[in-house]
Amino acid sequence: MSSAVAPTPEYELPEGYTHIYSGKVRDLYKTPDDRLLFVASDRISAYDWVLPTPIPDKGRILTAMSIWWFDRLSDLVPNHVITTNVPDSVARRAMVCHRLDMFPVECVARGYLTGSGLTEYQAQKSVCGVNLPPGLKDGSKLPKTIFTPATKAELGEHDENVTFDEVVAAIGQDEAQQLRRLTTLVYDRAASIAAERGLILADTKLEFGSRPDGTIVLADEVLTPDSSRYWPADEWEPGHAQPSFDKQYVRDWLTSPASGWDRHSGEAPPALPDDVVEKTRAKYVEAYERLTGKRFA
Ligand SMILES: Nc1ncnc(-c2cnn(Cc3cccc(F)c3)c2)c1Cl
Repeated sequence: MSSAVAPTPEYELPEGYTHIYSGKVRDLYKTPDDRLLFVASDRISAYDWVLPTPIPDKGRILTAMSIWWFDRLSDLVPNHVITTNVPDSVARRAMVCHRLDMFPVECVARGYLTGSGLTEYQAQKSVCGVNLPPGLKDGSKLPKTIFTPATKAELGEHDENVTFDEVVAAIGQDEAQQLRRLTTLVYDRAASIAAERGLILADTKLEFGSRPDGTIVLADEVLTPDSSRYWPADEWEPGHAQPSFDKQYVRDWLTSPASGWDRHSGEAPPALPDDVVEKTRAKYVEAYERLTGKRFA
């Protein structure tokens, strides 16, 4: 059941920018000189719905986070960013990027077991064909980082976990191995940096594309709270769902009597109260400042 409909973007762009695609919280345009404009909106999604209330500065904070991570990873893998010099209407929340030939694979690395990985493990003691030891619980740290690829789902549908062999069948052995190597390399470095800042990076979803000369390039957004699960390390306790670093206030309010909403009803969620919006914005600012050591202006 598709509960998320791509909203119409809340901003104007100059002549020559053509809208290509909108996800729940991101929009993609072709630029006048045939590059891509990757825009991060202030939209927030929860429980597979795009909420009616934006989080001020979310797009700017997550764009700044992606740029910071791209720079910290540039010795491991090149990225698609050309410039952050973008139209005023999307200032600081958009990137001009090289148009790549995207691999049809959601490249997920997991250092901890939760979400769809936990569900699959509970059913078959493996995730994406990777066997795991017995006794793991929600939030358990994995013995080592695992590559758990998925196929890109249509808007509103969930990605489908696939095995490494299915990735090989889709794109060939060499590039499948490259994607697995790069995905786990990026995750391990990021998880180590996050841990130094008191944050657990439980998992992350990366997207790669290739240049005409075959070079594999890290694309999309990278290591943001929208593409990754960040948990506060000092609250980590396997055995139950961990608190989301950025979305817990939203989830708690939406599932509290105060919202008057039943997430299983099929009805759209209500607007968020100002205090939930402000506390959520503060969490995004906190994540950025703790990770980068820089103030968010
Ligand atoms: N550098 C690239 N070259 C070619 N294609 C892409 C590409 C296509 N789709 N996506 C996912 C997405 C990014 C933003 C907004 C959305 F709505 C969807 C990324 C990229 Cl990033």
